[in-house]
Amino acid sequence: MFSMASSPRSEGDVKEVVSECGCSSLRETMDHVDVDHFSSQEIPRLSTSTTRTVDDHGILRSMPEAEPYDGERGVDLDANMSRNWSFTVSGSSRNRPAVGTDSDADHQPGRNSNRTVAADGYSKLNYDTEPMDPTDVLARKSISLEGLWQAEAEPPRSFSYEEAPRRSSWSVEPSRRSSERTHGGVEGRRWKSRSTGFNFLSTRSSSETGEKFTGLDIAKLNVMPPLKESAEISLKPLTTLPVSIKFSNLVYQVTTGSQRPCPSISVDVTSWGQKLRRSPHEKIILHGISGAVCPGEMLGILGPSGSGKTTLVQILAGRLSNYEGSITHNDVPFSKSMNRRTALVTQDDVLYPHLTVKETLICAALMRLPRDFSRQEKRRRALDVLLELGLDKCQDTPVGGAYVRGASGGERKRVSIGCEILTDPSLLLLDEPTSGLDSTTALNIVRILRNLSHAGKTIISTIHQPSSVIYHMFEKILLLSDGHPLFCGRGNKALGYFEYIGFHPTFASNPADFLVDLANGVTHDLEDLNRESSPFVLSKRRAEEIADERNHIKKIVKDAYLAHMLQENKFDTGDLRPSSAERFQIAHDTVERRDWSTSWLEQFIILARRAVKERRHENFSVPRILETFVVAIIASLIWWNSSSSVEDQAGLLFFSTMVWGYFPLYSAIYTFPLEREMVRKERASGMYRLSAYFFAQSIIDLPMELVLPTIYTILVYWMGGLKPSAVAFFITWAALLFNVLVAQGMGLAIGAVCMNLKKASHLASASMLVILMAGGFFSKDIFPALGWLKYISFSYHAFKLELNAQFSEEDVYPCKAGLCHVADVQAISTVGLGGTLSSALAMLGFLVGFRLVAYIGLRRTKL
Ligand SMILES: Nc1ncnc2c1ncn2[C@@H]1O[C@H](COP(=O)(O)OP(=O)(O)OP(=O)(O)O)[C@@H](O)[C@H]1O
Repeated sequence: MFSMASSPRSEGDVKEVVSECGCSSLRETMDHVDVDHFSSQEIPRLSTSTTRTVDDHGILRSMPEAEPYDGERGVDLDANMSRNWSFTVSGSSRNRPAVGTDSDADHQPGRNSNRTVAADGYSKLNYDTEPMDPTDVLARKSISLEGLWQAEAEPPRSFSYEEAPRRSSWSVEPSRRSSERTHGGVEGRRWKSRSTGFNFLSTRSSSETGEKFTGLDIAKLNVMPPLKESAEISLKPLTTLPVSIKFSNLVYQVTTGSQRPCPSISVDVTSWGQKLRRSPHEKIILHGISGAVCPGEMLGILGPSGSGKTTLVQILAGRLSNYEGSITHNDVPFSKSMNRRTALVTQDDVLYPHLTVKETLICAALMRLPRDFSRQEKRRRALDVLLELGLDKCQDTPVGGAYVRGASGGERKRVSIGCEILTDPSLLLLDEPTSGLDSTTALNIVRILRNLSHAGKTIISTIHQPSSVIYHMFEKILLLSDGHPLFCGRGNKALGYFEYIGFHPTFASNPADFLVDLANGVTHDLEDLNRESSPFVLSKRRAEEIADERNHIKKIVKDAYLAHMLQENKFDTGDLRPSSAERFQIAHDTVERRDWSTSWLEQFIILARRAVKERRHENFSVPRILETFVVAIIASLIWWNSSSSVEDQAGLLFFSTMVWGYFPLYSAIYTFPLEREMVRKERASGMYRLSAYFFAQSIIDLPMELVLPTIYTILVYWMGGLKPSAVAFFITWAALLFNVLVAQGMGLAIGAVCMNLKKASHLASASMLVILMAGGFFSKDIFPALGWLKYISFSYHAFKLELNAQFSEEDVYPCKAGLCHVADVQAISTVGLGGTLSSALAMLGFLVGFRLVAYIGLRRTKL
């Protein structure tokens, strides 16, 4: 049935796996500045001439690594030093760089110093760090350090380090003139690449040749042009607050509604020490999920379809609230203020399809970056992220979507990630970021995520069918099956754990495939697989047997996890030890940070501009303009020179009211339902106020909505032979525009209340028919009980305003009886002449009322 491991691992190994699901090394991570961790991701690039390279490990570098000095390409650093270069250093305000030298000889584990070896074989030196007093950092909001900086065989240089809330800078005093040195027979020389960074030809030790030279690798410094000569604006770097997330015993249940509640039947479900009383109409989706992720780590959530991955991510992102269990960030209970530091990339790319990649990122940057960033700095940050994600080649391509051709799936996914990382969130959650992508594109996306995690972010991602390469890029894996956890720990120890509890693949296979199959109750046992892949149709009995076997396997794995993991109670007593600064900062956020990144007016302007860009194709589309011209010309020909017939003139006026009721109504009902998901996502991340969005949406369509009826009026009025008077023309035109605005308001209201296109269009058709029937043109004797209907028909009031512009109560026209009063014509008598002011006021009431309903409808919708 399933294979039992021949040599089970020791229990000690399993406990080790358990503890690794916590963050035992968090303290170390936080106090220890690793040069690699502060790679290009953490700080915006400072120059447009930024060069990006990807190393053999797929790590994005801001500059070529340890490239030898080349007289033609490089710039002599010493010569430039004297010109007062200024540097921006990536790093956390909590740390300060070491003073002194570091070398192979100096490197001792006890010195709180690390050494990593880069792909090119050069050593990277990680400086010792000493944590600053956290409360001091937060209280003063700036740090200034001074000290000496010395490389081997170099004279000491004085340095000063300043940390403003959003800006870090180093300045290094000019050193001695010599820029070359010989050490161990090999020349080392400081150099600056043509890209933004500069590097120091660094240490290489060779036991064969006895060569050894050491130096400082300061690749993490990004060089700005000399300030006086630079016309460029420096970006304010954002700093990531390291956030460790810990969740324990998360239980989530929904009421399906398919079955009626039946209080007499109840099932006791004991899960993870919690007793839940469940009636049949309730469905438990997550059964006590626990885990922890530290800054700099990536947790991959694996599991079959329907195992609860999306639900878990939504809960961790704060999008679902009615769960049981606890979630803490840096040991501080989950609070809404963490939203500011949390970003969620949803499975579907919720983006505006007609905006280009660049426009999308710039709009997001303008609205999401803090107030102390200037507009230009925000744009630069967007462009920087664009470069960072390798989107520069498609920056002018429309994002695209289901019905609009545009960027590829991988590019679109990177745009979604870009919109979220603009603000440098501490916690980034992604729901299946690689689904539907080819393996290379998927790998690139995960590489980007890994770079982000190396920059200090905490990353949690559900992942569907990862390749083995992708699987190994995740530090931690959480395996789910039917909402139950089956494993949580280091990815490279998962197979060992399952071997320990009796399951191991009998042939070489992708560990992710093995885990997901196991979560489905399928073992990678060749004998079992061959038996199940019989070409014959399985009998019902055999199918039931197989289902039972699978459930049995799932139960064994579930119980094993429960026994081995939770009995240790590691999640509650895990070694999460965030510094007091991080705890303080999160707690501090909860009381103070509820403001918006931009003012209401800025939000309105940005949203209006974005809406104009998004709808430019639609609003200025040829069919729409053609439609207006065709209707106007046909109406003009049908009512050609209708001045001889009062009935015809009234007919033309009512027809115009009808046409310019339908057109704006139907174009407005789409406005809110079509953007619902975008708005929901953007509002969830606190981008803007709903009122700013509402006003922007209501107003941007106006120019086109008003231009087209104006063209129509000009054509029809004169060709149709209406009253040849400028005053009458302008009043008729104004009444028609009034009618358009009211109809548009009604469309917005219907769309906002229904938030469903089908329902909205049915409601709009029915309402418009009633409004037209009550408009007074078609029937003289309305059923008395329905007489009031005309007063709530905006067509009635608009028609009345137009009639009053054309005729007065004294007007007569030639008829069989000689001269007849215009007011007695049937089409006019129903509505009547006079009462202009009351109709104008009624229209004003409709104008405001419908928009108010639309706004309330929008507010009531869960956006
Ligand atoms: N509101 C709901 N009402 C009823 N069932 C729900 C609800 N939300 C989720 N579910 C069920 O919960 C289970 C988990 O759903 P979830 O979307 O989290 O799974 P998933 O692992 O992300 O699946 P996939 O990989 O296919 O996206 C599914 O069986 C789903 O049908």
